Formats: sequence, structure tokens, C-alpha cells
Amino acid sequence: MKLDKVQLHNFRNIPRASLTPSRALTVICGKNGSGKSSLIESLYFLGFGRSFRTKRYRSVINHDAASFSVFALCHNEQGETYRVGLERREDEPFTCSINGEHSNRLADLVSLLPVQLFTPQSTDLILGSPSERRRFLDWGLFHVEQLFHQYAGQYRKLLRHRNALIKQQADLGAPQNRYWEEQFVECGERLTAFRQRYVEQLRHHFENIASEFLPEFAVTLSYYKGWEKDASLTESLVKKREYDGKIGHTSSGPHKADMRLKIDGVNAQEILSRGQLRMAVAALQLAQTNLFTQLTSRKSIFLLDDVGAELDSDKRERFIDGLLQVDTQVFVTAIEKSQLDFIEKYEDKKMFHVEHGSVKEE
Ligand SMILES: Nc1ncnc2c1ncn2[C@@H]1O[C@H](COP(=O)(O)OP(=O)(O)OP(=O)(O)O)[C@@H](O)[C@H]1O
Repeated sequence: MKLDKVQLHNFRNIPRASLTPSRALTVICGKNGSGKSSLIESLYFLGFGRSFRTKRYRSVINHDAASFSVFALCHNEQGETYRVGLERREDEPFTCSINGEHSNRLADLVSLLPVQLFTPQSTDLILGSPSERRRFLDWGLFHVEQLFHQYAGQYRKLLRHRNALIKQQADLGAPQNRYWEEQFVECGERLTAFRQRYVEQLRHHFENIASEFLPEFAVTLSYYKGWEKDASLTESLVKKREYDGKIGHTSSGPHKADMRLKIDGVNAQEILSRGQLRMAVAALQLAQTNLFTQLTSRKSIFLLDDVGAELDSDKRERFIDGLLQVDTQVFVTAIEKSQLDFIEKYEDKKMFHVEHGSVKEE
């Protein structure tokens, strides 16, 4: 999917903006506090239905308004056009629309627009908790594996149910509870199989890119499924029954899974510098973009916020080169154009300048 036109209303300090981005590279420049990240945040909303900066919708609505909206005109790989939009009013659930049809099902909108983001906080993907890495993997699976969303939702329900039984100190081995245990195992094993296959595919892309981005290290990627390596989920659940009863929740299953990055057997975060960690994240995201394109023949949208603060010049160039090579629609923000002097070589690009919330094409 590519965005042909984007319109914002009352989004943070941007009262109104309309822009026609490039199909390839769109550069957004402006001073600190001008509204660059807000513009990127509005595009993120189309791909995730939420902000990457806050959980409070009120913070996103312009201080002088009661709602914000983001609309986009886009086209898919078959040339079909879509009009998508979302609106959020104070104290009301969000509404989204696709070709004029209103819906409260965010998944409809999100599945249309595969958006990824790289920001100064992106090192959390490696430094943060396993849930960050599961979210990363599940973004990919959501877009490439039709059944994944359904199984992930079912698993969440079954996990809640199992945890409720544990809290009630119910006997999980009793015949009346065995049905739920079997459902939990079946669904958990399916999710695990999806994720293991996905990481295996991602690993090939990642290790190739990492050998170029971090040539001094041999970084490897592996998947920890969330329970002991050589046991089935059933075996682990039975073995941990007493322990789970003590801690009050389920300690084995794909909700405890992780993706691990290692260098000579040691966790990458213990060895890599901050700049190298950013490169490892860039390599992971580029690998995910390549895999997405390979598996779906679709194009994704990539947002790079404050790229100057993140990577040095030749790394910035390599990252953007890699994204454009697979025909990703890239949006980049920078304080100064000079942070992106290499972009002269790209023919298909557009430049925008943001000042006090006003967005103008250069
Ligand atoms: N709900 C809101 N209504 C109006 N203005 C807001 C709102 N939320 C934030 N702002 C202001 O919008 C401005 C733009 O913020 P934004 O983060 O987009 O800037 P930026 O150009 O990315 O800056 P930097 O380069 O410093 O990251 C800031 O001055 C901020 O205080």
C-alpha cells in the first residue's frame, strides 16, 4: 500500500495539513518543536490505531479542539484505491472508515496499512522486555499469516481463563478442567509453530543484513518458545502446576516467548554500543520489511523519526537505501536537510518543511 494523499485535522500542534507524499522518499524538516514527530505520529495512527508516544488520546487532540482526524487516500499493489480515515473525539471510542464505511474494528484498518517505525526509542526492541520483541514478531505475523490474529486472540482468552482457575486454586488436572487445558495447549503450540517458522525465515534476512550493518560481529537470532526447550507444552504445564499455583499465574507458554540476539553466545545488549544497538534494530526492521515484501508481494510504509539523532551518516544512507530497494514508502524527519545530504542521489523524493504546525512542500 502507498499513501497518495494525507490530511490531518487538529492533530497536536497541526490544526490542518494536507500533503501529497512521494511514492518513495518523503523528507520532513523543521526546527525542534515544529511538528515533525506529530506528522509521523499521525501516519503511525493509520497503521496502529494508536500513538507511539502516549496512551492518552487527549494529548494528541489539539489543545483548542475536541477531536482529531487523519485521512489518507492510498492505492494497493493492484492499483485499487482506498480512502481510509480515523477520528478520535474526547471521551468517545475511536471510529475508522474504509471507503466510506464506518467501523470500530481497528484490525480492518491496521491490516490494510503495514506501517513500521524507527525512533530514538527503538533500542527498546533489544534493551526492553520480551514483550517488545513479541510485539515486533507479531506485527510481522499479523500481516503475513491470516490465521495468526485469530489464534492470538483465542490464546489470550484461554490464558485469562487458565489464570482465573489458578487464582481460584482449582485442580487443573481435574476432568472438568482438562478440556480447557487441552485447548490452551493446542492453541499455544499453534502460535509457537507460527512464530518459530517466522523467526527462522527472518533469521536468514537478518543475519545477511547484520553482517553488513555490523561487520565486526556475528550476530545470531533465535527464538525461545516460552518453556523448556525439549519439553512439550503439556509436559511443562504439568511440571509447573504447583509452581504456577504458588505464583498465581501460568509461567509456561508463548506469552513468555522471546527472540534472542546473541554474539558468540552472549546477549547482544551486553556487548553492543548504543550506536551498534541502533544498527542491530535497523537490521531487524529491514529484515522484517524484506520478509514482509517477499511473503506477501505487498509494500510497506516506514517512518524514521529524528534519523540524525540515531545513526551516523553512512548508516542512515544504508538503511534508507535498503528500504527503498524493496519499494517501501519511506518518511524521514530531520532538523536540518544537511543531515541527509546523500538523498540528492534519489530521484523519486519530496521535501516538506514544518514550522509552528504548518506543513509546506518545498
Ligand atoms: N495536543 C497538542 N496541541 C497543541 N500542541 C501540542 C499538543 N501536543 C504537543 N504539542 C506541541 O506541538 C509541538 C510539536 O511537537 P513535535 O514533537 O511534533 O515536534 P518536533 O518537530 O518533532 O520536535 P523535535 O525536533 O524537538 O522532536 C510542540 O511544541 C509540542 O509542545
